[in-house]
Amino acid sequence: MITIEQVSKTYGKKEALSPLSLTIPAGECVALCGGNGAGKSTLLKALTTIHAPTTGTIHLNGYAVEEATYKRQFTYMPDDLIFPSELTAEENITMMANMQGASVSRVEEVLDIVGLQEVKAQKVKTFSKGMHQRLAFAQSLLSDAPILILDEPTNGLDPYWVAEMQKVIMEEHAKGRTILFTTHLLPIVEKIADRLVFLREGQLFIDEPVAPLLEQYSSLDDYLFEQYKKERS
Ligand SMILES: Nc1ncnc2c1ncn2[C@@H]1O[C@H](COP(=O)(O)OP(=O)(O)OP(=O)(O)O)[C@@H](O)[C@H]1O
Repeated sequence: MITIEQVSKTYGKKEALSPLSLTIPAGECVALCGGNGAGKSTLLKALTTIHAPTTGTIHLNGYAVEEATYKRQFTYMPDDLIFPSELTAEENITMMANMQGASVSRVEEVLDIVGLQEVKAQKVKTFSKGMHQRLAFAQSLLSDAPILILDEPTNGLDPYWVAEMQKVIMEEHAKGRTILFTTHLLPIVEKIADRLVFLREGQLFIDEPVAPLLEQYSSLDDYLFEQYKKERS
């Protein structure tokens, strides 16, 4: 369970996130959407302790940020992960497995899941953007922490790997993990998310379960378009 209470973030004079409260029950898969600069990554950075929020509190499965157990509750795929480029894919993932206390056997499993087994001996500097992205996803699968936080996991992937990554996220969801991911692609939200949370200029604009919306609208695009229209009228 993720409990966010009145969390805000100000960078200098810029309020990237206005006070926001959100509760995500255990086992829910939530898509965090919004335009460029809406505050999605800022919220994920607060959740993952990369940036301290300016105000508010966050609990993961009841643990506060200050507690050592907080960090064991989640695994995270940032949107800007930089791997040591002179190391191979396998060396990178092994190093991260050691840091996270994951088993060595898991290294080969996650490389398999993201389709990098055959190129695991290649240095990361030879990787394409999509391969790099799959490696970042692989490291987030090393630990079986109950909460999976993914920042734009399908960014830069070709259609085959977008579909594969959706399958993996759905499998993790089926195992009962709580998932919070950001995306700009609403068809992905339609396919895999239980709930759509949409930020606009640092504020909560929409927070709705996906299935009832899809009974009412032919797509989430149509739904969002209508919300914007309503606001303007
Ligand atoms: N380290 C920082 N210092 C100053 N401003 C920042 C910093 N990080 C983000 N911002 C600003 O905060 C706002 C929210 O940024 P954030 O990265 O959270 O948006 P986002 O919704 O993830 O956008 P995108 O879809 O483009 O990734 C933006 O106006 C951005 O310029």
